[in-house]
Amino acid sequence: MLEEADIIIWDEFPMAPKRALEVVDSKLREIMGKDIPFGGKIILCGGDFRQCAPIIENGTVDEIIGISVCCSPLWKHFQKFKLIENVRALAHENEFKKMLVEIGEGRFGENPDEIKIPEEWMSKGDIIDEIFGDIMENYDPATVMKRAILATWNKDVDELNEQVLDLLDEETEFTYHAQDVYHYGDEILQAAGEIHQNYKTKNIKGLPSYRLRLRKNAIVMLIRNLSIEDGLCNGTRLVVTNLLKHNLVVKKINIDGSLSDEILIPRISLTVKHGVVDVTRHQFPVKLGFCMTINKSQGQTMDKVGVVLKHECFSHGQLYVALSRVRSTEGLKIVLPEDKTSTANIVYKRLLELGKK
Ligand SMILES: Nc1ncnc2c1ncn2[C@@H]1O[C@H](COP(=O)(O)OP(=O)(O)OP(=O)(O)O)[C@@H](O)[C@H]1O
Repeated sequence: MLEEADIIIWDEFPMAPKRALEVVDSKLREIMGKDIPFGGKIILCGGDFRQCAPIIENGTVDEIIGISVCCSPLWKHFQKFKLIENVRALAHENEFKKMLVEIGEGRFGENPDEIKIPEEWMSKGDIIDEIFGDIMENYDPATVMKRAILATWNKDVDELNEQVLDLLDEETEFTYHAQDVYHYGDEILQAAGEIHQNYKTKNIKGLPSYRLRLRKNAIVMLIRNLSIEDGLCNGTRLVVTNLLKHNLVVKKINIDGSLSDEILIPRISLTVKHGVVDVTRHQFPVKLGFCMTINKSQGQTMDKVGVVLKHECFSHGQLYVALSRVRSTEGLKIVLPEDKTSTANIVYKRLLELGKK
């Protein structure tokens, strides 16, 4: 397929580590049998260096900038084109558009590292009601899908998701417990984690919850690619239409807002390293998707967004991404810690400079 392709399109490019770009380069050289950049293929990359950068857990600013695609020796081969107009935000939102660019470039207001949030954007106290409250009576999945609550920490996202789930019909609730197996190398430590009781209650990074509580009409997000051809990819949001013992029945939302045919999601086994052991968990590869991290929301356009900044933005571009998901400031509500009226904005200016070169 790659050999026949005329062009390869890569979106959200600045989020990728340069290693990924270099692997693509060497693979294409090999496939095409030509020792020239990307084996001579055209690579069209899209993205905004003001948005989230690649992630290195506990990485320093230098380390994060160092793994950016713009620090790869391949970067010099790209011709840069600039998109200068924000077409997502509505025409009357000129002030908002200007503010977003200034926040993204770390030059908004007197103190660009600490953004004063306008009074009218602040949540009145119940963010879940403000974002989802009015649509719970006449529940329309397509409308719900165009809304989300964003937060910086996974823990906050999980708690908010559970609270939104509580608004759905309790009668339809079902809790799916995973089956876990713990290995040390090839040796199975024990079945179902009798000793590792604490693993069950904790969320393990990269795995679905041990205890997955769902209700009919819940919005879930896939956490693994299931079928790229069918558009069932990591990050796809789906609505749960039925909860069977061994399968979840879900539907996708089509572009016109209609629902797709029913799709059956099976449990699958996923393995990750957790401390010194490997955990293999058999569970549905989904998590609740009413709320998501800011990083996960990159690329989406929403009608209404709640941004919960009880834990402030801690990485480049997060505030810019969160605020720029909506078309209009009317659809934006922000939660700050009590007594605070401003929030942190982190911008790696050196990354922005390197991205321009
Ligand atoms: N040419 C256009 N005319 C009018 N509206 C457009 C046009 N292009 C995109 N849009 C609208 O803007 C929204 C954002 O588009 P898109 O997701 O392609 O932007 P993006 O540059 O990838 O943004 P981001 O990277 O911030 O997510 C879309 O939902 C679409 O409604």
